Amino acid sequence: MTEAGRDIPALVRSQFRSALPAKLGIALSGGGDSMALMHLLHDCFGSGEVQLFAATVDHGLRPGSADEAAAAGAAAARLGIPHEVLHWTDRPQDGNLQAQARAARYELLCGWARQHGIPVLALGHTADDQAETVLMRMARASGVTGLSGMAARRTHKGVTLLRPLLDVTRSELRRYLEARGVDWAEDPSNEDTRFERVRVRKALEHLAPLGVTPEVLASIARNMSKAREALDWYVFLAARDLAHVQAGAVVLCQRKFRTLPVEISHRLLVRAVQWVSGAAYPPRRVPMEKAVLAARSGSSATLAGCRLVCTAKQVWVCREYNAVNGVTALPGQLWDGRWKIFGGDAKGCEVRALGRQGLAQCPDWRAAGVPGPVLEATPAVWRGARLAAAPAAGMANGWSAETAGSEEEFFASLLSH
Ligand SMILES: Nc1ncnc2c1ncn2[C@@H]1O[C@H](COP(=O)(O)OP(=O)(O)OP(=O)(O)O)[C@@H](O)[C@H]1O
Repeated sequence: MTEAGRDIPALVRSQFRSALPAKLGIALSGGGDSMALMHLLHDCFGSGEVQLFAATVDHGLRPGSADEAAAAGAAAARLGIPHEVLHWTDRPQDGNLQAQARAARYELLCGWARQHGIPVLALGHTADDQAETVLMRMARASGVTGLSGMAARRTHKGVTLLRPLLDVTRSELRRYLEARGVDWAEDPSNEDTRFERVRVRKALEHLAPLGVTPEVLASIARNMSKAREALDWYVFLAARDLAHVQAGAVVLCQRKFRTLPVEISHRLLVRAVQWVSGAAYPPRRVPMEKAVLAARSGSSATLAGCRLVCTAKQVWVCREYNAVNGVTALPGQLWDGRWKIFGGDAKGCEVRALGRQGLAQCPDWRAAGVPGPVLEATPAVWRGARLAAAPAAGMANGWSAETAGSEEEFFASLLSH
């Protein structure tokens, strides 16, 4: 990229909306990007307008990682920024270590931010990272959402993750650090071609002469991000028109659903499935496409821990009984991550899915107007093997069942991804 001489601190400052957070966290790996991020934020807010805090995750995967984390801490101390090292202690024995380390890093950093009342956490992803992400997603034939790259701002478990450097290139940041005489550590894995991202970075050098530059790829991400915002808006309008939430399920009017543009119906169904299952990531594209076809044609399907139950006029997106069979909680606790069942005599009781056998013991279940398979995956109160209550299926016996998220929250979630 060629934006030599830009005022980088001003560019970073412009990423913050007028309401500045009182406290701002910095995810400081010790590498050049996040080191530059820390200095830039110090330039912008060091006068005390915003209190800065930094944290480094020591994954303990490399000899010397503790020293690197300590060096990052020393760099923060030189700017007067409080710093903490977070340790990854529950390392698994197998699986994709990189992916697990990444997930653990976000958990640790967000946990640290919440613990210190820090609402916003800044990450050092650059325009080059964005370009690499777009290229990797092109290789996976991603749609509009994937090609819109990393979001400049998103919420993760109550913390806003902010990427103020997404429009700034790595070389601009290196120049900025060099001009200030600041040192940084090079991560040796940046040269390790076993990693897809490193191979993509090298491939980009060959694509640049063809005009497929990081700048172009980052601008594709920006364009796609606008398209995605527009699509989300129409999904929201469609949902308002044809969906409601009942018995913990998202209920769609089948006649209206099948006349939606395929992309809108696809997106709406993805969000409904995520809402019902609580999954952080959307289901895979191919099973999802099959499910959309099923819902549009009025046939039933299962996917990603959910079931699509089609009635004469509606498509119910509900939990799949097999996904919650075996999930238990005490009354008053969260069941399946979203249901709360309370109100009755809790002594000796346990919350489990109603199931087919439980449903057979609820004489009035049809009065609720909810299909049987939907009710089977709702919570019920059991005293041993005996059914004590099934509020969603018309057998309340003094108990109530509520989902943590309301219908309004479902609609709001359609705009907040
Ligand atoms: N060990 C760490 N401790 C604290 N922050 C880190 C650490 N590693 C990475 N980060 C933060 O994440 C940013 C991006 O780094 P990197 O690309 O290595 O992480 P990533 O999370 O794997 O990225 P992606 O989200 O693209 O997979 C860094 O600039 C830094 O802000």
